Amino acid sequence: MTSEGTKRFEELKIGFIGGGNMAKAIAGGIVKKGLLSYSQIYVSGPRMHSLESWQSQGANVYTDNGTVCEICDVIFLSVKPHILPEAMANICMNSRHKIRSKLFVSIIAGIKLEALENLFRSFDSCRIIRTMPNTPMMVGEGCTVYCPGEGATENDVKIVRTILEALGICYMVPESMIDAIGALAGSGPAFAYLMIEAMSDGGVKMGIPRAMATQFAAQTMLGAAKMVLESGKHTGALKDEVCSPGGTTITGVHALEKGGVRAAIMDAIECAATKSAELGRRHVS
Ligand SMILES: NC(=O)C1=CN([C@@H]2O[C@H](COP(=O)(O)OP(=O)(O)OC[C@H]3O[C@@H](n4cnc5c(N)ncnc54)[C@H](OP(=O)(O)O)[C@@H]3O)[C@@H](O)[C@H]2O)C=CC1
Ligand SMILES: O=C(O)[C@@H]1CCC=N1
Repeated sequence: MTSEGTKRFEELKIGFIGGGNMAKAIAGGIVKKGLLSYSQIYVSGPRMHSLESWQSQGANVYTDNGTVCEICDVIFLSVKPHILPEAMANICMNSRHKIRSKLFVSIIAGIKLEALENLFRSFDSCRIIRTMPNTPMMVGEGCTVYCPGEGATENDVKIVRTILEALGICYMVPESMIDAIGALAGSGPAFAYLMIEAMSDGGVKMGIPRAMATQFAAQTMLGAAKMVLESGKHTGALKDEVCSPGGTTITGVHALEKGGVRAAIMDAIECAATKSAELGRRHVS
């Protein structure tokens, strides 16, 4: 313990209510970076068989959400939005008196801090931080944001930043921006996979073996992303550097523009952000 009576980061027990894809990406990233070991990770879900992959890695698994809340210092809420009320009801009934003053970190799309605080107020625990992570955190290339609730302390923010920053880039943002960031960076990996898959398909169509086509498509995306991040140049200028006059690339760019690729991608982000806000309104408000 520190002089303020708070635990050091390496002593923390981290819980996940819901052990699905995003929880696995965060926990996997934490362990890979050496921040904590699986023995310090506690996961709950309704079906033991879904928790077996966690158990085989050394995490502690439970079918009761309340137990994870009782044991852990920091608890990630990592269920789907429509499941949260049911998952919380289970906690409230079983162990509400034991989980006062725990830090809850929501990764749930759409559900606002105010709604979370209302849910938690019933058992006097209002230390909540809302985050929006993404699955590349698993490989240390996450792109995440967070917004602390009114009851979150400076130390709570420090803990969450320690995790998020270790697994990629991380900014604090006003809550009004979270639905949009969720669409761009939370959902974004799926949009990028679709583009990589389509580039790979194009390569295969033109005779490249599948494995090589996918590797080259992914590496090309990675290389282009690094050029954007490291060169400081505008994306339009970088695109122009690839397009020789009368050449192959501008011919391909023309095909993409005819297919409305920019509008389609903008629409995807607009639709995903709108859906995020709608999920929050529909399930917990
Ligand atoms: N996937 C992503 O890229 C991102 C997801 N998010 C958010 O993360 C959250 C989880 O998403 P994701 O990991 O993809 O979803 P998953 O469906 O992969 O995981 C949800 C988990 O919740 C478990 N679960 C179901 N009911 C309960 C319950 N009553 N109590 C406890 N656990 C329960 C499920 O168990 P079982 O399988 O046994 O039903 C499952 O393991 C969502 O709110 C989403 O908005 C945010 C950013 C990115
Ligand atoms: O598809 C979803 O709802 C979640 C939120 C962001 C990414 N996946």
